Amino acid sequence: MPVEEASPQAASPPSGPSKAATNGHGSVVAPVAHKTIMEQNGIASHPSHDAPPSMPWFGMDIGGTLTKLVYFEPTDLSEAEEESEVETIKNIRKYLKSNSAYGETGHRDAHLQMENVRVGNHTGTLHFIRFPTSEMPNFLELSKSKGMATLASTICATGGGAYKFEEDFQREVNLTLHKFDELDCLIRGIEYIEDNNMDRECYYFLNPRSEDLCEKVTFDFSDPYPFLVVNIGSGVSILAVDGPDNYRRVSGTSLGGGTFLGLSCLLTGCKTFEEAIELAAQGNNENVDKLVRDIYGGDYQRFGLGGDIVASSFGQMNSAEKRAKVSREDLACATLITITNNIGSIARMVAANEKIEKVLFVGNFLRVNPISMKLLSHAMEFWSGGQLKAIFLEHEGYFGAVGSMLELMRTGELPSCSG
Ligand SMILES: Nc1ncnc2c1ncn2[C@@H]1O[C@H](COP(=O)(O)OP(=O)(O)OP(=O)(O)O)[C@@H](O)[C@H]1O
Ligand SMILES: CC(C)(CO)[C@@H](O)C(=O)NCCC(=O)O
Repeated sequence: MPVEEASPQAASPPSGPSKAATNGHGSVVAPVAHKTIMEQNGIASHPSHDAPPSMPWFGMDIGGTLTKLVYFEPTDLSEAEEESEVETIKNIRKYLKSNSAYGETGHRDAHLQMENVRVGNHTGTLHFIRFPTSEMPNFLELSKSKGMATLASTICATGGGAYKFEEDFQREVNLTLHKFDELDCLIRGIEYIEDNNMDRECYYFLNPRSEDLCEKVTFDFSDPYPFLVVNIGSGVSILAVDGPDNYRRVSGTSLGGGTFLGLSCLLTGCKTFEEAIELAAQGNNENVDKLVRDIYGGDYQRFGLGGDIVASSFGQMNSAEKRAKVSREDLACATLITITNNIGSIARMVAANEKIEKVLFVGNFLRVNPISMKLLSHAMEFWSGGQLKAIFLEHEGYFGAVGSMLELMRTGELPSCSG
């Protein structure tokens, strides 16, 4: 987000004491018995009955690649309430609503906007905004220049960046972040959005391998537990959710969306995620990968490995001749398939281990990325003999930001946590 463009920010020091937070990042294989951040701080995990904090209400998820910002616009303010609002808040609202792009790198995902939702004691609209985390210095400078620090409000933040940028927020905009654990927020956000966007949020793919027959179908998630969440951000976290406020981080992998983007930039010279996905859509991984049929001349029948299954990702690239012929599109395609298949394979093993059949895939890696969604759908179903279902959510990468905004409501006067 460039400096000249305004962006929303809430500001005011916290009124509650800061308490220590654990980070909730388990090791790849060891299950982590997880308590919610509220429980860790000895705070009951039920909504506070105190008056909600003053507006504006934001939730921010500062990830390794993207920062996600959720803004709640109340639509039920009385005349008196509207009149009493300070000018800065009115300006923020107007600015956010009248733009869908904020400079060159900030975007509002208008198609995801949710109307008539209930947050705290208000009804209103949720707006979804994202920008690259690398733009954080500009974002902070902007907030400073707009005088956001003068607002008597609070900002809840999650994601690694809530810790990493904490001092910058304090120094640049005199703003104390109220930090919440990213996986707590993720789960809370999923549950809230699913409840509030019923019949529209969850879906799966029928016939994911067929161009003609493939269909996006609504998934009924009214009886959710237990389910697995595979959060594909820069890296990947896998959580087993057994019930409300009851989950464990059971696995993870560093081969995630950041890997796809990083390798694609290296191999193809592309500059953006969108470009990498476009290239991948035009490429053919068979020019890069070694398939079972490249090794067997056909199927490996004894163990049910069809000839068109990838035997070795990038397995053809040891040949100088093949390298000379390969296109950027092929390389992007093979990178996407390699990363996706690896995540699918880990998810499948975890699901089998945990005896869970519903697998929710979320995270911005899935943005504008039907190739991966369909591949995951097929892989989960095929390799589990129809036992596992890959489920996707419309709000993909925004759940952490929503969850952090909801923590604001739960905590009332914000007893928060610090790292
Ligand atoms: N416009 C974009 N710019 C950069 N990456 C994008 C974009 N759109 C989708 N992506 C993909 O989404 C990934 C980031 O996803 P997400 O925002 O869920 O994670 P994060 O919060 O940044 O990471 P982490 O949770 O690991 O800290 C990127 O690595 C990339 O694969
Ligand atoms: C470190 C986080 C949790 C940050 O969101 C994420 O990028 C992740 O889960 N990475 C994978 C780490 C692992 O190997 O388990």
